[in-house]
Amino acid sequence: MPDNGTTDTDLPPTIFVLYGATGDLARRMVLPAFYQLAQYGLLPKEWRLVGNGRGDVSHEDFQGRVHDALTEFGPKPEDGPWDDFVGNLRFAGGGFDETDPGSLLDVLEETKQEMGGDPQHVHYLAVPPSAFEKLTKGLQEHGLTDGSRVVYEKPYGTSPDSFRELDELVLSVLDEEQVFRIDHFLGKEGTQDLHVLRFANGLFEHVWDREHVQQVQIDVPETLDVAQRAEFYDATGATLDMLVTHLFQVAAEVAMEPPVDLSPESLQEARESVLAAFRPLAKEDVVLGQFEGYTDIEGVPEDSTTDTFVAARLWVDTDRWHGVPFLLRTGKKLAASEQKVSLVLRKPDGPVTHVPEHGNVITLSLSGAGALDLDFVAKKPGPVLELTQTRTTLDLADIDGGTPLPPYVSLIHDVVTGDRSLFTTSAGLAKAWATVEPLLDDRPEVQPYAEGSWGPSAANELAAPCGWLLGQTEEGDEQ
Ligand SMILES: NC(=O)C1=CN([C@@H]2O[C@H](COP(=O)(O)OP(=O)(O)OC[C@H]3O[C@@H](n4cnc5c(N)ncnc54)[C@H](OP(=O)(O)O)[C@@H]3O)[C@@H](O)[C@H]2O)C=CC1
Ligand SMILES: O=C1O[C@H](COP(=O)(O)O)[C@@H](O)[C@H](O)[C@H]1O
Repeated sequence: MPDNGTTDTDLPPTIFVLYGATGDLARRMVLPAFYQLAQYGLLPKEWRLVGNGRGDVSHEDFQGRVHDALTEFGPKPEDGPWDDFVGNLRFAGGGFDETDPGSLLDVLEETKQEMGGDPQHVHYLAVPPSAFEKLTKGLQEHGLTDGSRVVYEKPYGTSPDSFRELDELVLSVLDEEQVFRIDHFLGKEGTQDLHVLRFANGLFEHVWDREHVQQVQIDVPETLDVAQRAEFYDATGATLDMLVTHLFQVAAEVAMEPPVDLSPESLQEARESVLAAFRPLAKEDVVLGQFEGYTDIEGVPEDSTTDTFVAARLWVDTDRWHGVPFLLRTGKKLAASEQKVSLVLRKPDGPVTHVPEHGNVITLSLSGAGALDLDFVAKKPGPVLELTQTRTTLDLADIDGGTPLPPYVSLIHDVVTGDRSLFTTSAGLAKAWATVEPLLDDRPEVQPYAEGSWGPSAANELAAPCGWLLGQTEEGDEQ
């Protein structure tokens, strides 16, 4: 990692255009990620960031807003190269679409003159999915597509049909190599370690199949509310916001066949191929929920049936995983915030008869810098032969010499360097949408659940006989 405040001189001069620069994602994640890239010296030597929005904001106002965003969401301006950083920030207001480019073209021309040469352009669409189409058409109409890279936030489409329409439009305007569809769960350190831990260690690789694994759990409960983004959330819901996006991608990371090597192309190909083996979700394999009080939130219609919880039993029809349930669960206002990927191992046949149900589990936690937990059964030290269930934890942040990067830092750096391994492809997303399509066509009834609970009790039946690892007492009862 270069020293604080230096720059990566090998990267080409780049203009980043951040559409939606005044929004929630930009303030909380994307702008702080740019500052961290500057801190780590991972930005090109010559770069500018042009924020775009529908309002008129001066360059100076935008610079002030970025300062505020960093103060609130860190790293703090004073902890990094703020004086150099701020000089690279511009704003182009008046919106942007095919009929009216606002002031963007003028600001881009001025910026290009300032920088000299022919900088590469990265267009980052940090806007709601409903705005993807008009911005894409705008890029084409105003001649901004040649040689540029375009980053689309998730969800890429809001239904199988709108995915197909968007995909057709995008691929009529851009080559697939220019398109970077972000799923930030793929950029988490923990997720990236899934394939390294597995393929570099016999301890894991040799048990990574149906013969040894009883079930896989990908469990992402959140205590988070949605009141701050009610309009967006009510139009999206847990199935689109989290299941067809983050949880499916993580499931594909777990389920994939060994790639030829760990090159970006091979990893992407392996992950996306296995999505084709996801069996379309059957109604009886899904539980939808809505927390009590959701429809009282301002901006949510009182008859809304949006799901704030989804649990699904997914089947992966490959030789490796045939018959092993992948249990996926996520929801808002639940009892805890966790991001766990667990492989529950089958009990070994042999002389030890009372191995507990969850005695042998490999778990990767995706939160923060990530952590690996191994649950196993050992002899309780002492004079008698007494078995005990125990856990050892490795925090990935503690690995010597490591510098864990937040997902947006890692993924924006990959866009600049052109590394596509952690981005989704058009073909892969088509398979993800095909898996969820029957559920969207014929939804199970949305069941109420209490705030601070683990969701509707019907979700427990999906995980039987073993049960969910999270939210269980020692005796195996739900808390
Ligand atoms: N917020 C989060 O935690 C996460 C969000 N995402 C994704 O990021 C994207 C943006 O989310 P978020 O920032 O929360 O959303 P916001 O609702 O905050 O929208 C972002 C900005 O987009 C602009 N915008 C809104 N509607 C339109 C429109 N119809 N046409 C053009 N511009 C518009 C607005 O800027 P202005 O008024 O200045 O034009 C707004 O500030 C979404 O696709 C979301 O799924 C992904 C991961 C996490
Ligand atoms: O994309 C999203 O992710 C967040 C959870 O991600 P994290 O990295 O912040 O833990 C989720 O809360 C949000 O609803 C969703 O849009």
